Amino acid sequence: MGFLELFNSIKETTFVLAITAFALITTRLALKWLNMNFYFSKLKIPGPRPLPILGNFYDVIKRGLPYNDLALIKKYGRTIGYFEGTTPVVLTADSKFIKSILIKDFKTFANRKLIGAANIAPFNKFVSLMKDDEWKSVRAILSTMFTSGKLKSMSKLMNECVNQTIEHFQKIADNDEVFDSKKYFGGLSLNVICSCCLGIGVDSIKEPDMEFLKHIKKFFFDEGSVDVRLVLITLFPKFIEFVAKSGLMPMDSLDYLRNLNLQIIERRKQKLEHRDDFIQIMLEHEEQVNTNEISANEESDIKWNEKYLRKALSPEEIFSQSMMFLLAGYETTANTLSFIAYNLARHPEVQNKLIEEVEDVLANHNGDVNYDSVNDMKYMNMVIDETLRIFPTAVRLDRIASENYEFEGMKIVKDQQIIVPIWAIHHDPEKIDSNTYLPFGIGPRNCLGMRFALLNIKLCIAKVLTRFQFETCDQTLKTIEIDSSGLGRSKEPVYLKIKNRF
Ligand code: HEM
Repeated sequence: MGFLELFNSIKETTFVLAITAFALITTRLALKWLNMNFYFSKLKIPGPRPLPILGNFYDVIKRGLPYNDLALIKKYGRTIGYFEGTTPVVLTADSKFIKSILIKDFKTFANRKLIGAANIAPFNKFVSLMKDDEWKSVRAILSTMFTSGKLKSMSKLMNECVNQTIEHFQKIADNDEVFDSKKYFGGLSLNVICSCCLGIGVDSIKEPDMEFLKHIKKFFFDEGSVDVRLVLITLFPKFIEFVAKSGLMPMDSLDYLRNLNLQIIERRKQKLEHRDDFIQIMLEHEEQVNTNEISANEESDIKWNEKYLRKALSPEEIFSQSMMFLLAGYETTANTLSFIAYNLARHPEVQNKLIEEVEDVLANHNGDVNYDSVNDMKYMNMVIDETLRIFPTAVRLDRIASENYEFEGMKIVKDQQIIVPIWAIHHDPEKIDSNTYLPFGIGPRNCLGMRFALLNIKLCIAKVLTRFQFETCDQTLKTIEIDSSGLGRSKEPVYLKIKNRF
C-alpha cells in the first residue's frame, strides 16, 4: 500500500470512529435527557422541564440563585423537583415537610450533601461535613463552647474587638467620611473569630499586613469575601484533591496556619498561656475526659451529649474546626452586621427606638455593654430577627435522604438531596411560620455558632449606638440585590455614613 492510500485509509477510519463516538455520546445524552424529563413526574413531584446537560441551571444564571428559588415556588408550588446540571434536586418550602426533614424525621435526614467527598485535611474533619455518629460526637463536644458560661467569658474577647471597631468608626465620624460597611464589619467578624476560635488577637483593619492575616486572606478570602475557589470546592467537592494538588490553593498558607495553631495548642498544654477561647475550652474538655469528669450539657438541644462527649479532639481536629468556624462564621456575621447598619440607616425611626432601648437597659447595668445587658434588649432581638428575615446570610440549607421516604404521595429516593430555600421562603410573607423562619436552620443540625454570632452582633450594635448613629448618603443603595454565591451577600458594596451622636 502506497503512502497516500495508507493516509486515506487512516483518515477514513478516524472519520468513522469520530462519527461513531459522536453518535454514541449523542444517544447517551438523549437517553439521559429523556430520563430526566420523566424522573420527577414518576416520583409525583412537580417541576420545570430540564434542558439537556444544563438541566435547569440556565434559570439560575438568568435570574440569580435566591430569585430563581422564589420563582420556582411561585410557579410550581411548595415542593419542586429540578435539575442542577444532570443532578436531580428536590427543593421544598412546605412548612410541614421542612419540619419533618429538620426535626421529626431527622434520623433519615441527618447529613448534608458534601459528606465524605472532601478527603483532604482540614476539610475532612469539618463538623459541617461529617456524617452520623462521627458528626454527633464532634457536634456534642463543640457545643460545650456555646454554653452561657463559656459565651460570657468569651464576650470579653469579643468586646476587645468591638472597641477596636469603635476606634475606627470614631475616625470615620470625625472626618465625616463614607465607609464600606462590609469592610469594617468584615474586619470585626474576622478579628472576633481569630481571637475566640484561633487564639490570636488581631486588628485586621489597622494591621492588614500582619503575616498571620496575610495567610488567612490568601487561603480563605478574595477581596473581603469568601474565596471563589472555596465556593467551587463546596459546589464540586470531588474536585478538592485536584484543586489542592494543582497549586490553585495556596497550601503553604494552610501549612503556616496549621503550624501556628499546633504551636498554640502545645503552649496551652504546657500551661504557658491561657485565654478564654475555643482552644482552651477544647483542652479543658480533654482534661475532663482524662479525669472522667464529663457531664451532659444541659443547654444543648442534643440529647445524646453525655455518651458522645467521652472523647477529646486531637490537635489536628481542633485546627480543622477553627478553620471551619472561620468559613462558617466570617461572611455570615459580617454581612448580617452590614445589613443591620443599612436597615437602621434607612429607617431612622427604628434606629431611634433602638437607641432608646440601649440607653434604658444600660442605665440598669452601670452603662456596661456585656453578655447580661445585651440579653435584656428585646427590641434589639426584633431588629436582628427582621434583618435576618429580609437578608438571611445563608440563602439555602440542605440535607440528604439516607433511605427512601414518602411525603404526601411524593417519593423521595435514597441519597436524594433536599434543599430548603431560606431566602425564598423569607420573601414569601404569607407562608412564613416557626418552621420556615430559618436564618440559622432548625433542629439538631442547626447553626452551631448561632448564640456566638448573636452575642457578637448585639455587643457590636449596642456599643456602636451608645456613641454613633448610622446614616445614608448619596452612594447608599436604594435596594439591595443578592448575588448568586449562596452567601446572601449584596451584589454591590453597602456604603453608609456614621455620625457622632453627641
Ligand atoms: C449571622 C451569622 C450566621 C448565620 C446566619 C448562620 C447560618 C447558618 C445556617 C443556616 C446553617 C445551616 C443550618 C442547617 O443546616 O440546619 C449553619 C450551620 C453552621 N454554622 Fe452558622 N451561621 C452564622 C454564624 C456562624 C458562626 C459565627 C459560626 C461559628 C463560630 C457558625 C458555625 C456553623 C457550623 C459549625 C454549622 C454546621 C453545623 C453542623 O453541621 O452541625 N455559624 N449556619
